[in-house]
Amino acid sequence: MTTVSARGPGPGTPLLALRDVRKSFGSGADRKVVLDGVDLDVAAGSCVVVVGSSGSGKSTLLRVVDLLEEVDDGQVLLDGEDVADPWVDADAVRARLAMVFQQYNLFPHLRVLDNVTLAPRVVHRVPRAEAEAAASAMLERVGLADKARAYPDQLSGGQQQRAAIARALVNGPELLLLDEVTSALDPELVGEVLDLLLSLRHEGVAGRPTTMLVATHEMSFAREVADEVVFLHDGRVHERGTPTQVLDDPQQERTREFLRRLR
Ligand SMILES: Nc1ncnc2c1ncn2[C@@H]1O[C@H](COP(=O)(O)OP(=O)(O)OP(=O)(O)O)[C@@H](O)[C@H]1O
Repeated sequence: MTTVSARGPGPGTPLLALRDVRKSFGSGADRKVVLDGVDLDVAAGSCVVVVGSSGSGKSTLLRVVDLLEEVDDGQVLLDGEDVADPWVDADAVRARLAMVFQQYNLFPHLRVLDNVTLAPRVVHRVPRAEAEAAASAMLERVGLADKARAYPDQLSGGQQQRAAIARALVNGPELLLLDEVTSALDPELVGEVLDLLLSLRHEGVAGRPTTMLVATHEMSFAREVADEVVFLHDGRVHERGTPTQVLDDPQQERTREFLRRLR
């Protein structure tokens, strides 16, 4: 089994790099190519936002990074080491990443604090008192200190998603993967989650900037949060650049079409 070291990236090495990543689903006439040679870099401390129309492969791309989907071909390099290698220790890789989904996926029978301490205690064998101290600090960070003893169904959707973000961050991941985390929320609850993500991006956690790879349909959020926007189309990176270059360039016809559809 290949082990993946937890050292920081070497100078000039992106924390995450995708190289010619290919992924399709189905076979024969039903085969659907979803990622058709995707290249992408995420530098440590930066935020890359992936946009694209529904079905363009944004979730698949994030799931490939989190090793929830196997690639057909190409490399997923974490600190320069290929974690798409089938022999890699997937748990060691996932310990360095955290993913937040559209659905919050909190355990309904566990209090919020216990949802946040579950992975540290069960997977990482952190003693209960230590795990609870870390979870309490993270709940404070996401503005849910007063909900630690509540059950998920006693929280609004926005609060549940903030609890899911606390759970994702409690182990101090090097890279946070965010997959359409506001899509399931009522419109009036979207703002509180995006505000939290902006604050995590700009202020970090415990003084450390949060490196993020984000899939979203929220264009104003993408403008504010992203160092780089990547526009996925037909399984390929169609455009990449600063938010202004990609989202506001009137010459980019396909981006304009896409933005029109979102409005
Ligand atoms: N496990 C799977 N089996 C078969 N097809 C799949 C699977 N996962 C995704 N797909 C297909 O791959 C394509 C890309 O899906 P994906 O969820 O990555 O797109 P997306 O850009 O995230 O879409 P959305 O914005 O609607 O969430 C879609 O056509 C989808 O139906």
